[in-house]
Amino acid sequence: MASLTIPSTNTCSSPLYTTLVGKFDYVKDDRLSYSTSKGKHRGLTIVNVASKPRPLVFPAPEQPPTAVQSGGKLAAWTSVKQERWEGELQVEGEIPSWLNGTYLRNGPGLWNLGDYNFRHLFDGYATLVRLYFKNGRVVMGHRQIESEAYKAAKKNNKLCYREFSEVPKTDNFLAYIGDMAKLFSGASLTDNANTGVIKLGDGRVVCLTETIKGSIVVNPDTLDTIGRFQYEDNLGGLIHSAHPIVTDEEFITLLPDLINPGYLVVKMEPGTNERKVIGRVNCRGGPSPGWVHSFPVTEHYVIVPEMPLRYCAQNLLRAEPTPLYKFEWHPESKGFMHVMCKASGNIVASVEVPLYVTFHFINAYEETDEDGRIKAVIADCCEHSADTTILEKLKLQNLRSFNGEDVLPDARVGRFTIPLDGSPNGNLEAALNPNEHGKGMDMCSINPNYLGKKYRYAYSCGAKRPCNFPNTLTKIDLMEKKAKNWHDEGSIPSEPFFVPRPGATTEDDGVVISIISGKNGEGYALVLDGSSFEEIARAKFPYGLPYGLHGCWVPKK
Ligand SMILES: CC(=O)/C=C/C=C(C)/C=C/C1=C(C)CCCC1(C)C
Ligand SMILES: CC(/C=C/C=O)=C\C=C\C=O
Ligand SMILES: [Fe+2]
Repeated sequence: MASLTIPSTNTCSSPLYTTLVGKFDYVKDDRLSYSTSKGKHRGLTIVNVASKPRPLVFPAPEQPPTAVQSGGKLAAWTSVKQERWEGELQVEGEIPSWLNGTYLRNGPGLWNLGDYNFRHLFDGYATLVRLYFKNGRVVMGHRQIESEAYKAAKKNNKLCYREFSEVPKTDNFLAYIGDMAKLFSGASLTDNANTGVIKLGDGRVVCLTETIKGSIVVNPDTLDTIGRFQYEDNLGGLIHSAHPIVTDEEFITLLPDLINPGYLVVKMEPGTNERKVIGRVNCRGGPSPGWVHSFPVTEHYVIVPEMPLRYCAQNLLRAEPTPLYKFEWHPESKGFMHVMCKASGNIVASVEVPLYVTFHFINAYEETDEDGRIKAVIADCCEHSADTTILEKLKLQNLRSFNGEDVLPDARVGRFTIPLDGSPNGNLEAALNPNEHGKGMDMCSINPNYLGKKYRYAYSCGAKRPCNFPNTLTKIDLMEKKAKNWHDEGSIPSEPFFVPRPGATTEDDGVVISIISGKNGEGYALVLDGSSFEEIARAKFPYGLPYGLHGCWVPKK
């Protein structure tokens, strides 16, 4: 058996910088096993193994583009300036000494191939950002994820795989037929893992998107792409929810079934690559399942949303994007919420609910009566007032052309009440007056210790109008029905990510991390106190970074 040690690739002399130096062993069928201090991980396909040490910083760290060189204007919707960078940041304010670990944020940060510009926010090639906190100091790094889609685009200088809205051009009819076959086999789908990043219970860090093949293992210390996460089971399928539920003990996700409309609810034990079926939900309406970008869980149940915005086979086949991309709005098919018991896979409730549109569920919990019997499930989401136009508003052209006009559709914290007494209908209403957060609402986080439990606080992006995109950070108090907002004129903050203080006794004892694109092209990491929601520190980047989507926290080992 040959073996190859990953070189310690950095040339950065930052005292805070650490690398995880792993050892790959070749095994049969081109798979690798990867050993780190955490143990041996199997089932990775080789994507990129450096044969000799490469500089981590490209170009040299002394000359990163400055905010002024970045154009002096908002960097959020512009492609990342270079493939990678790393360096220690100057901190203004004080980062709590307990905040030791790595915040990772993923997102679609590269939206052009030469002169060809992608059209939708979700099309960009994945840019992973790392903020390494240690004893009050911060090292930032960013790097492109080396998916097959990204590498092929770079090599051929053209789009080679189907992205969220972009489809590679075919030269002739024969090629078109070949492309259709590749669509059905999944070969032409992207593996551009540009949506989120998760830390599995066994320590592996995986970047994700909605295609199953776009699950890519990365090294959280070097941001190296380690390889594709291979699910070792026979479940097949091509797509899954972008947001699995991940804790140290569980990984649960939904696999939409486009052939027999429904969803498989599956789980995977830490340390394995095998998903096992918990149960199946059959759709109650429509020709196809509703889009499931995310879903919530409670302590005992998995909640399966069936949104009237449904996957659309015809739109999947189109070369040019439609206003709803690969989806279709089916109000006549109604909206539903299904509740499945985690232990048995039985469906304990399936209710019709008012029409809704959401990307992100916030949390869910069980409501009990005075005898402790569960009478309902409450599920909260960032709800776009059943208005699908939000998808088009996220076109880059719209995001780049803000002229002072208020064009962001209204959104709210949509609270579903799902009775467990056999009633046919569930309820959906705003959990607080949406004016509290400027009627903008998306990109949420909670204290992870309250996942699936009754909770009080959510952190999210809201709106200060006029705007074309959520431009505030908002702390929502679901008990008092109040919000506290952070805003910096002209800047765009990304998902506020809550990190609890170890040993915390209150729900909001911790910090909130967000990456801000400032109006003059600058960028910085912002740390807010979770309780007061006041700024406690910021660390300026050498240049503004593109907008990013979702993050995760990897505590210090
Ligand atoms: C970035 C984000 O939030 C969502 C990304 C979604 C993607 C890349 C979806 C891709 C898809 C295809 C390429 C074909 C099949 C349908 C679908 C899952 C929408
Ligand atoms: C950024 C976003 C919606 C903002 C609208 O208010 C949605 C992102 C979805 C994917 O993660
Ligand atoms: Fe998302």
